[in-house]
Amino acid sequence: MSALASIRDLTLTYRRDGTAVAALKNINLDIVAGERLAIIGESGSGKSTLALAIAGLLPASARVEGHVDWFINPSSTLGAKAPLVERNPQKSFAKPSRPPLLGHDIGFVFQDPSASLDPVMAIGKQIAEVARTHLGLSWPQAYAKAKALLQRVRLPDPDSALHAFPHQLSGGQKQRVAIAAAIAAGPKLLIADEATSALDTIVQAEIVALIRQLVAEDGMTLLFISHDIALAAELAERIAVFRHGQLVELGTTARIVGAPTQPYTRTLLDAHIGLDAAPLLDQAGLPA
Ligand SMILES: Nc1ncnc2c1ncn2[C@@H]1O[C@H](COP(=O)(O)OP(=O)(O)OP(=O)(O)O)[C@@H](O)[C@H]1O
Ligand code: NI
Repeated sequence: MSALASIRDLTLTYRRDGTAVAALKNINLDIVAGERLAIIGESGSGKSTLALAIAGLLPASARVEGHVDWFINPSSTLGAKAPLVERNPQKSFAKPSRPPLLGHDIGFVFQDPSASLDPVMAIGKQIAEVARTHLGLSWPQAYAKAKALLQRVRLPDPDSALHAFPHQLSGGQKQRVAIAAAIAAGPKLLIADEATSALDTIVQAEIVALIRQLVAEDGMTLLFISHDIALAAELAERIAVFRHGQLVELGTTARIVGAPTQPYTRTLLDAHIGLDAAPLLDQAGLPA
């Protein structure tokens, strides 16, 4: 197995009104190339902070200790299936590479698609611009790419959708466009931070299926952030449980769902089972 990124001793504190908020405490976590990894935990547990730290999007008020090492050499294991182990490897054998470029190496999808879409620019141009900037395409090539991406995210009538503005689309359609823009440059890592949380359950399931398909087709690594353990179990091969800025438990989805070692993980599972009796393991995305 090879790591795409190794997070080492990451501690992060926000300064706000003269007080310090500890958002992440001594996090050690490897993101395995090609895996689907979910980060779960309740509100305020530090999930988004971790995502922003990985993507290099932290606000200036954040004080960071520790580091993230990247292994994004061109010959890396894109598309290869790495075996998953329970333990976090503390040794990396490869030399760290250059830091990643947002948009180029990392695609980021936010909960609110309006956060990444420009309200006064046609969506085709927004997607084409990503392809132009990062892939060096001409405008006609970039528009052709944008149209193909709108087809891939299954937006109806991609030809006219190219000229649509975000306000003309439903929430689910906007999120499809945001995903198209996020993957336009062929990033190795796709980060989805509560990307389906604002959508109703049917649309949510459709977007989860879409993310799963795109990640498989492009051989991307997925970091799926959610407060919903059932949704995470549906999509992810491994789950990392966060609480109060700490990584409390990490393992394969089957192990986390079937035999959690931490009482907090048990609580999250019980809370879900209380709402929906369907056994989580059947949804764990594992071969039957
Ligand atoms: N820009 C910021 N300035 C100050 N404190 C912040 C900032 N962003 C987050 N925090 C604080 O850091 C902690 C972790 O927040 P974070 O947003 O990472 O949690 P989360 O798990 O993503 O929560 P949610 O599920 O609500 O999105 C919280 O206590 C939060 O209030
Ligand atoms: Ni968050």
